[in-house]
Amino acid sequence: MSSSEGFETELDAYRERVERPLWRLFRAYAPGKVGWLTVALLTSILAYGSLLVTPIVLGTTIDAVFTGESAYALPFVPGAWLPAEPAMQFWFSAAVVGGALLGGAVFQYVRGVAINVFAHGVMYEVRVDAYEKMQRLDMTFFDNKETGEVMSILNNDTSNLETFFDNAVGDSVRICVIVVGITTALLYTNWQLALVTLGAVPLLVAFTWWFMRVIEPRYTRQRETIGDLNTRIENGLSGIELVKTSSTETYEDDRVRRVSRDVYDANMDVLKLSYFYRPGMQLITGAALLATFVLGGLWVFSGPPLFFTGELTTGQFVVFMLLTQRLTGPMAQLSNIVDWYENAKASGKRICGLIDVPVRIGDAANPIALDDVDGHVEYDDVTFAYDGGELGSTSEESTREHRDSGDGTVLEAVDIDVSPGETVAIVGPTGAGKSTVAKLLLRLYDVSEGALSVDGHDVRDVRLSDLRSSIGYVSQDTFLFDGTIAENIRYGCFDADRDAVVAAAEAAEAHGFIEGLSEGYDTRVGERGVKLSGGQRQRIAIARTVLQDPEILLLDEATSAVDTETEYLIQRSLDRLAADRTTLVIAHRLSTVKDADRIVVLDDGRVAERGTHEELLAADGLYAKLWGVQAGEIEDLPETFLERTASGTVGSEP
Ligand SMILES: Nc1ncnc2c1ncn2[C@@H]1O[C@H](COP(=O)(O)OP(=O)(O)OP(=O)(O)O)[C@@H](O)[C@H]1O
Repeated sequence: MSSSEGFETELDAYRERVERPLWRLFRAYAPGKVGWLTVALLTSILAYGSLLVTPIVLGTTIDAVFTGESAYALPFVPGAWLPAEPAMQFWFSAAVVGGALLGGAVFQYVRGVAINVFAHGVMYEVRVDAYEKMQRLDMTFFDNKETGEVMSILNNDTSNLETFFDNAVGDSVRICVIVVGITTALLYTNWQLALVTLGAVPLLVAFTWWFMRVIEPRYTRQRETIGDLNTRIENGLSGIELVKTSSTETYEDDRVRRVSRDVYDANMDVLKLSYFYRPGMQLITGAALLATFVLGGLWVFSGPPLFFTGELTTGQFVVFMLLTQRLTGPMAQLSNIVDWYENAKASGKRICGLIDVPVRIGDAANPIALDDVDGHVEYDDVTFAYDGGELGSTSEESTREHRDSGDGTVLEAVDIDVSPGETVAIVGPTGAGKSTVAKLLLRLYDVSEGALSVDGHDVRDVRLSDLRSSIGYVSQDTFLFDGTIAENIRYGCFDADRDAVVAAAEAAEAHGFIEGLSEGYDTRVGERGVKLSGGQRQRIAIARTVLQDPEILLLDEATSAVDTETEYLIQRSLDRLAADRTTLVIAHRLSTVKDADRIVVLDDGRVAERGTHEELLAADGLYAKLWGVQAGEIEDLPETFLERTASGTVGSEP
């Protein structure tokens, strides 16, 4: 999909629709871990509450023990428990402070464990779910090359979420406890001076609110540029061979430099504002501290200043200064919380956006199980366009539009009926739609119009896993995972034992070369199987299919990557494999399919001819011409035909 409703990709479109992402993720993933969160919150309250004990006890002790300005009294401690002797009062205070410090440390430890179990647990589930979701998205999503973007969501964005739940939740509790505790203590100690100190709080909140509003779009942009960078790097790595053979390193350097520059600019945009915010917060809190110091100092020194009334003792003044300092530190950290929050919100949007992309190809409500497959495959008047599932329009609507405009339709009214056990070849010029025919049978895409059935069941009604496991697919692009040869043959049939793997390799004419490798079946094939030749990879893929033992065989240019001798070997193994199964063979080289039961010739998305090799030669149509060119009997195809192939779309009549 090139564009949908003005958004660059489908992922962008769904991301923009996400509302309150963090709340949504919290509701989806936190309930199972609410116990840990509760422990974390309670121990946070206790841990940070214990920090207030020292200044309050210190102020009381100064007034009662050192200056004698007031009686010895501690909040929440019954008077009967308190000693009467100043020396004992001093030691009692020391014990309370020591107990508070020790208790604080224990609560901090429990808090750390609980909040981390919660945050990492949420991150783990979000990541796994997002990955599971991503795997089930249909091929249209991946055709748009969103891999780097998805990588960035699964790695960076889930980490941001973890940081938020870990640090921000803990720090928010700390700030709440400290602000509420200190506010109460200050108002209790001297409400008039408390109003001066606390005057900073609404200013800090207002400043922070403004900051949140202006920084949010910058964070979104920052995350987007990181996704773009990942995509670019991922593309460069996958295409490294092409880059080297085309000597385009400098060109690729420039492309990465450009997106890196975007990341740099987006980071700077965020940082410039953050750097402005932090000193701003410190200035406001500093002003409150200074005002408290000047007014409180004057008050102790020469009685109540300005319109203040009453008494302020030295101990109370010390309590004020200590508490005000403890208030200003955490308040200045509101910025971190805002940072984490904004970051997590942008990441949450991206995660939810991925989760919201609809899985268009999946099981119907009550899917039909394919237990005993006969292998009757029927394409009934099948029409297909790749962008038939555009966002915001039903596939039927958009296909009709495409058909009307003659634009994008790759197959039109294709009828192919393959009886159980029959081998049908699909041939035709490049871009005619042969591979598309194969992909529709596997339901990598759904037909736009018409129907495709296996054993009389529409493939859309059949359980997807049953459908796909009944089809053995060997494609022109053989993919191997980084692992051993045995693991790659066993992929999908994980319970197969070594004998079965060897038997499959023998049937695929691969055993000989595997035995010749240094570690035989335990040889690692490298990423994507780069350590093997094209023909070897192809034979591993065939061995995998032999092991799968499917009822239907789908061979898409299975011998494309090999020389004549290997082709002969592969052909021999494929013939054995195809002998008693329904087989659809897609081939360029007509010599490989001339013995097929029937040959269907596709031209420009339509069935041009069908019949046996001999019948088609006798008809002297497109097949006969293609055969003539490949057999070296005629020089070239007719010009009209070449023009049509070059245009690559249905609808341009010859
Ligand atoms: N994922 C895709 N998204 C959009 N268009 C596609 C996609 N894959 C193929 N097409 C288009 O569909 C048409 C048919 O492609 P297809 O691969 O089925 O042809 P083919 O006959 O198998 O060609 P070849 O013999 O070259 O492999 C082409 O015009 C191609 O550009």
